[in-house]
Amino acid sequence: MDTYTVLSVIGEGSFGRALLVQPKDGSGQYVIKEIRLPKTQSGQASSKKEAVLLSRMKHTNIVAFIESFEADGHLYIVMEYCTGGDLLQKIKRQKTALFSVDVILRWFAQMCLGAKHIHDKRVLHRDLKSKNIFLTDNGTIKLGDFGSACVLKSSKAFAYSYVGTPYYVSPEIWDSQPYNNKSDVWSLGCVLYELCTLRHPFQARSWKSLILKVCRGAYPPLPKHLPYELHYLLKQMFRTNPRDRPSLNTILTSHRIAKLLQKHLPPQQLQRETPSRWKREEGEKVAMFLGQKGLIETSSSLGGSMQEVQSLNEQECPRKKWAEGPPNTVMQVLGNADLISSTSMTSGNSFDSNSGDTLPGTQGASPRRQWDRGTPERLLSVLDKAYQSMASKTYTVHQAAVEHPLMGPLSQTGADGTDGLEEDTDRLEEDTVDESRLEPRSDDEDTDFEEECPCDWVEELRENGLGALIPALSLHF
Ligand SMILES: Nc1ncnc2c1ncn2[C@@H]1O[C@H](COP(=O)(O)OP(=O)(O)OP(=O)(O)O)[C@@H](O)[C@H]1O
Repeated sequence: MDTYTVLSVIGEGSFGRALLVQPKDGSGQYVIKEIRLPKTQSGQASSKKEAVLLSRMKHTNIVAFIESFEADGHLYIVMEYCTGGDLLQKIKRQKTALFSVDVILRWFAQMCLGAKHIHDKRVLHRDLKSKNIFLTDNGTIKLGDFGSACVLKSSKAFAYSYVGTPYYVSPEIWDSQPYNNKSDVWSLGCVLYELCTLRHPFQARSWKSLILKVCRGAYPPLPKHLPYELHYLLKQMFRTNPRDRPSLNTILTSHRIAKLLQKHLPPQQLQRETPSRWKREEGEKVAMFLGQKGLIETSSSLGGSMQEVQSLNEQECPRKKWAEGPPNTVMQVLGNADLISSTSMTSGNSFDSNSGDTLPGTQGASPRRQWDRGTPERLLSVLDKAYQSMASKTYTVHQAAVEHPLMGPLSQTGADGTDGLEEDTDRLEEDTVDESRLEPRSDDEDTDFEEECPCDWVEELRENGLGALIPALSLHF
């Protein structure tokens, strides 16, 4: 830190602080993320992951990594300073004045390029949201905050251990299905919707209602003046089955929106990028930092083709198949509104998932029911406990949490009917532009990838207790 002068503290996250700095021997300004290093080795590796992954990303639309170092029990990540601030600030500053179509397309095209670069590197960002997308002075979009990102062993790996920002979390995550590249696509869809409407696509006053809306993919329609291609794209990005969502590559190259997006890209960014693969040195570097030798064994040291790697992984861990239609677990379980409202959500009483009993204090509890599968009930129970913690800590949820735990920075105020799924779907029906034209087409050439590592993140949160849950949630809100 001796080589930098701290100019100001620009923000504080759950990890530590973000500082605006200037090198003592030079000019320019940078942001330093100061992260308290946990005591355990695994905790340290996990903190360092952000620096390692950011350092691997070299793209115009990703915040540039400068260097990282450790001092006094902290990890310091020095990165490019995005003078234009984040997109959430921009959106909020608009108040009610919508962005022009040109601006929306220009920013969104760059987001897709940045995110595609991440996916090409076999990395999932896992926390794409307007607060983590920055702008430079000259209007260039930069994706940042790799604190939740994860690196994949192969193109067919699964990611289970994810807790994202509720507004941006895809149906499969609520359904405890693996995180995959299409989950990032969903989150980018949420950002695109925010650019188009200055609102979150899915907002609600209760977890139950939010999750239901997400799992049904039910969002209020876009303003009619927006081009048909944007309506169509969003509809596809919000397909509840991730396989039906287009990949970023498809969006940029062969989707109906592709031409419009390309028109809005700077000429030098129009060149088609060749997908990058793991290089052995890169794999070794990441593995060294993370202490995970296996990472390079399946990725580069085999020296085999991607097909070989894939088939290897399929033998070790058969690839999960998505069911047709919307995520069934959450739909089944949340369909039972009484149970949820009388246990975890509305009454403030909690439900003991081990015994299946409603805990003392329950008023007018409905008869005990069995869950088909445990996870959503456990999730709701965990989230229920998280309410109070969020009220004092979490950025988006916190401030309004006392009255409306799920009011975010872009939530409408007053009686907005955010809890009424029916209202939204009605609006959707009456207002949507030519529904039949928005039906998905087949994207045979499209790609999916997920991460293996079958750990149960709800269980992880539960086992770690509320102490671990609070930072985990705070980190991402
Ligand atoms: N490279 C950057 N350029 C400009 N501003 C940045 C940059 N990185 C972060 N910021 C700003 O610094 C503040 C802290 O950001 P950071 O992502 O580190 O934490 P956070 O998102 O607020 O918290 P958390 O990571 O816990 O969700 C935010 O206001 C963010 O907009």
